[in-house]
Amino acid sequence: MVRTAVAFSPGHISGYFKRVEGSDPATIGSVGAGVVISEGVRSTVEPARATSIRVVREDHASAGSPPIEYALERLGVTARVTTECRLPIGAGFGLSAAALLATLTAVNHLFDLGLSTEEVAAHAHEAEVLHRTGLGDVAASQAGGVVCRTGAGIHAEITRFYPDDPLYAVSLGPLPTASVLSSPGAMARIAAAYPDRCPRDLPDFCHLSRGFAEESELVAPEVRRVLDACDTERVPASMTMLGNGVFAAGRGAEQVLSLFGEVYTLRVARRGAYLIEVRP
Ligand SMILES: Nc1ncnc2c1ncn2[C@@H]1O[C@H](COP(=O)(O)OP(=O)(O)O)[C@@H](O)[C@H]1O
Ligand SMILES: CC(C)(COP(=O)(O)O)[C@@H](O)C(=O)O
Repeated sequence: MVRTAVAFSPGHISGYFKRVEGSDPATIGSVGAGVVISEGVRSTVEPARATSIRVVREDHASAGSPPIEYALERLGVTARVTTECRLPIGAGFGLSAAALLATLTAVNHLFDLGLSTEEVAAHAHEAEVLHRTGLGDVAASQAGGVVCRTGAGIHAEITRFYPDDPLYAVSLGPLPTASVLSSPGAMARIAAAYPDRCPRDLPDFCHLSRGFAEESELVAPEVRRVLDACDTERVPASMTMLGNGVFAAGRGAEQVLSLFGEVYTLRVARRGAYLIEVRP
C-alpha cells in the first residue's frame, strides 16, 4: 500500500481588507477582518515520481493548481495530490489558501520534513502572494474564529473571537482574485474604503464589511440584488471578498439567501489546518 497523508484546512471569508506592501512575499499581505469557516479543503497526498494535482468538487474533477505546484517544488518534493471541497472555488471562500495549507500539512508529515506549523504557513503564504490568489487568507486560516488582522503576513498580530451563531452564504459565480489584485484602480478604491478598526461582534463585522463593499465599488449587479433583499428583511449581510457571493447572519438570513441559490450553512471554525491521518 502506498503511504498516504490526509489533512484538512478551513476556508476563510474576507469581509474587508487592504493590501500591505513589503520587501518580499513574507512581509507582503493584507490587514482586514474575516471569518474562518468550518468548510474548507481536504487534501490527500502520496509520493509520486512527478507532481500532479487533481481538484475535486461535487462530481467534477479538474487538473492542476499553480500555487500548490509551486509550493511543492520549493519544498523539493513530488507528489500526487487530490484536493476535495464542497464550496465553490474562486468565490471568496479562501479555498486557494485552504488547499495550500491542507496539502502542505499533509506533505510535511508524509515526507517527514519536520516543518513547524508556522513554517508550513509561511510556505503557503508565499505561494498565495506570488500567485495573487490571496493576501491574508493563510494568516487567518492558521487558526479559527472571526479574525481581525492588524498586520501583514503570518506573524502579524491577529485577534480572534468565537461566536456560536452560524453564517450563511450563497455564491453567484467566481471572481478571480488575481484580476482584482492586479487592478491598480480597484486596489486604490479598496484602500480608500478600508474601515480602520476591528469588529466588536458578528453583526458589527457584517456592518463594517458592508460599508467596505459599498465604498470599494466591488458589488456586481447580481450581488446587489441579494444585498437589497437582505436589506428589505433587515438581515445583516455583505459580499464575500473576493467572490461574487453574499454572506449573511442572524434570523431570516437563510431564507432570504435561498431565493438566490444553494445556501451554505457555515460554522465559525474552532481551529486551523490539521492532519487527519497518515496511512499505512
Ligand atoms: N480546492 C482547491 N484545490 C486546488 N487549488 C485550488 C483550490 N481552490 C483554489 N485553488 C487555486 O487557486 C486558484 C483560485 O484562486 P482564488 O480566485 O483566490 O480562489 P478562492 O477565492 O477560492 O481562494 C485556482 O485557480 C487554483 O489554482
Ligand atoms: C480578499 C483576499 C485578498 C482574497 O480572498 P479570496 O478571494 O477568498 O482568495 C484575502 O486574501 C484577504 O487578504 O483578505
